[in-house]
Amino acid sequence: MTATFDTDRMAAVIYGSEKLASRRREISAAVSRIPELHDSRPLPFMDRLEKVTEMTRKLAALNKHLPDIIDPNDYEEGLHLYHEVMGMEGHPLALHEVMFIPGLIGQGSDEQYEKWLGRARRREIIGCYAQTELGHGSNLRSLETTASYDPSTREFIIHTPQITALKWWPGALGKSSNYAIVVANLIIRDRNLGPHPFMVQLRDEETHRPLQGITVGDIGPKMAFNGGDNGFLGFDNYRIPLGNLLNRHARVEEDGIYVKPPHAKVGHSAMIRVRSHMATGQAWLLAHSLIIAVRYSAVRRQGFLEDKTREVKILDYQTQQYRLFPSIARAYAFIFCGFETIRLYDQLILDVNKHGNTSGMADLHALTSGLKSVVTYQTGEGIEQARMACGGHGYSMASYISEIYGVAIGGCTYEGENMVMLLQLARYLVKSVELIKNGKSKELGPMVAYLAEPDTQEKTPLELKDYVKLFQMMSKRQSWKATERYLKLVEGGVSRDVAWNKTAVELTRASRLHTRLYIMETFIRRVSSIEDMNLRMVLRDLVNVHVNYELLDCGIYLHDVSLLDSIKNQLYSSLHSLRPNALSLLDSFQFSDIQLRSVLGRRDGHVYENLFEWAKSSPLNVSDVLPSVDRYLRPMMEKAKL
Ligand SMILES: CCCCCCCCCCCCCCCCCCCCCCCC(=O)SCCNC(=O)CCNC(=O)[C@H](O)C(C)(C)COP(=O)(O)OP(=O)(O)OC[C@H]1O[C@@H](n2cnc3c(N)ncnc32)[C@H](O)[C@@H]1OP(=O)(O)O
Ligand SMILES: Cc1cc2nc3c(=O)[nH]c(=O)nc-3n(C[C@H](O)[C@H](O)[C@H](O)COP(=O)(O)OP(=O)(O)OC[C@H]3O[C@@H](n4cnc5c(N)ncnc54)[C@H](O)[C@@H]3O)c2cc1C
Repeated sequence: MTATFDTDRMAAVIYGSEKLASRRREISAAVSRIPELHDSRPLPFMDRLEKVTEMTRKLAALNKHLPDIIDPNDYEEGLHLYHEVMGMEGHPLALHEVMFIPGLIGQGSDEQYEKWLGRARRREIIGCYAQTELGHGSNLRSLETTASYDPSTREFIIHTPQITALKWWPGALGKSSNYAIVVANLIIRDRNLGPHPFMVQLRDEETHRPLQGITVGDIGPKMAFNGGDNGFLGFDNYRIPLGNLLNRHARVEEDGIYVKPPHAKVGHSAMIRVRSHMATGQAWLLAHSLIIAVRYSAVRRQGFLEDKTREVKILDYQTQQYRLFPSIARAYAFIFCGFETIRLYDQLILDVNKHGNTSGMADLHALTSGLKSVVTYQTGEGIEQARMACGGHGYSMASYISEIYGVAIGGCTYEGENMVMLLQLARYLVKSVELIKNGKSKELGPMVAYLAEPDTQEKTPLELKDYVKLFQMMSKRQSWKATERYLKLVEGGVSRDVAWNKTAVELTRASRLHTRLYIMETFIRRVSSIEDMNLRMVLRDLVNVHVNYELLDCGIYLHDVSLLDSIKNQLYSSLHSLRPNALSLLDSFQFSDIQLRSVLGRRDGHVYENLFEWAKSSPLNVSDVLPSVDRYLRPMMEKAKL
């Protein structure tokens, strides 16, 4: 089946501009011509140490070739180049670029930029972001690492009071980084002023050995990211100069006077940044798994439909389409939301750093908390469906889908455990409902204004705005229901914290609905703004899949469930309409074979030949008889014969 649109043009929509889309193609082509930048053999055949070594080798090679391939100041180009060469299994610079440099930019003063930013950008030093501890990750107020100010030497003493206070999990901490932004409780004259970010040198710049007072190492293998070295870190009364408190927002004077920041949570900017970027990052992972599954489904033939002389492509089964197409729609929807949250973050950081204006923080915190949770969860669901859609071959590492899954679902945990973050958004929703109850609807932000709308009759949706209305109604009802349940408990004398906990499941439901509504609205808005009518029509088909699927999936929140039958029919017909364009919608992401690392999902479609070649290259096939057979299996069989 041929697609009705041009994938290069769609790539420009996905990546935000024709220039970037075409630069991505050029960068992929450049990488394909430099063997030093390719995996030296398939990553699934490597053990952990080989993977870490391979990633480090490629990173050094990349550093060498980078200025010939991209503009070193262009982050988007850099990101693509990294993804192409380094893949997704982790590497020594992963956190350096993602949190260390942005953390320094967000929290450091101009003098601190002078001291460290240039060095970090030139990679004279490598850094990470060390916040989570063995005993606490979610509840930052219970972090135990201390940074006590000693005015006599104008130093902070960083200390790990007990085992639970060891930093645990930071990416690239274990073996690669020689610096870290360490989040520790600032203590001045025995007063705990809460977590603050400090620049800390961990290793000698010449020998790379840990400095005295520092204990650092790797935390061992993980579900994924095994090319990376997530680490542990402890401090034994380790001294750093006063100037190492990142002090753009909060300051300590030499005599120990504390100058507090303009907003208590302004120190969380590195986290907000990653959360703002997660929707696009996860969309990209989802699209990876989907292109593998859809390409394979367009090659694999199994069973018969009308034509009894030739087996059918499995992509023609309605169940296969139902399994895959709603996730294609979500991948696009996440990309478009992601653009919006990145833009909002960039604006916020400008407002905070240039004008000291923190008024946008609460809104962005609520929005990104919900979005990272919903997007990572649905991405995990979508990738797992993609795996199953490939039958047995999906279970093989040759598909690479299990690796993509492991990487993606890390996002359900890092940057705030999903339930915890849904509950952060719920605080915002409850406050909004309380405003309405107190007659202050005018104070509501635009994203929650619908919470004040009156209920109307549920009608079969015909136009997109009808879907949005229905979704708003469901979301509003759930936010009100959860708030009223919570308030009733409080009014009945239950403490606020306990009442909150007794309402928590309902609250997370409200947050999910609110976020799904936001995703739907952003998707519709973006597609409606596309000028190329041809592309807009295709994306309109995708939106149809999305709105019908989302509504059905949330059908339990409707009062009149009889609507669901007509929505089901519209969904089935929209799946059918999407079939001719499904593969090209994914080809439009323009992932190269190098980047995909999937034998099953290669562009050439020679699935069976490629699988056979891959299996033959397994280290187990180097000899016909393994030493373990000689040693254990043959003696066991021989013994049984006696
Ligand atoms: C040369 C060219 C090169 C180009 C570069 C190329 C780039 C190459 C890049 C390479 C790419 C490599 C890709 C690799 C991909 C790897 C990805 C992996 C990344 C993994 C990163 C993971 C890092 C981490 O996980 S870091 C640790 C994260 N930790 C958390 O998220 C902890 C979660 N907990 C919290 O955030 C908080 O504790 C929270 C929010 C739960 C509660 O906060 P807190 O306890 O402080 O607040 P409360 O006192 O409960 O609440 C008071 C009040 O404040 C509100 N609030 C809380 N936080 C915020 C906030 N941030 N902003 C605004 N308001 C906030 C809260 O809601 C309360 O409000 P109320 O009004 O009172 O309700
Ligand atoms: C791949 C990966 C990379 C990471 N990289 C970094 C890094 O670079 N730097 C860094 O500092 N950290 C990093 N982390 C750590 C990560 O940020 C934390 O693991 C994460 O914030 C979750 O915290 P936790 O482990 O304390 O989970 P916990 O909070 O212990 O969660 C366990 C369970 O308790 C529940 N729970 C906890 N609190 C509440 C509550 N208040 N209400 C309801 N339920 C609750 C959670 O929902 C969850 O079900 C990384 C983690 C991973 C997996």
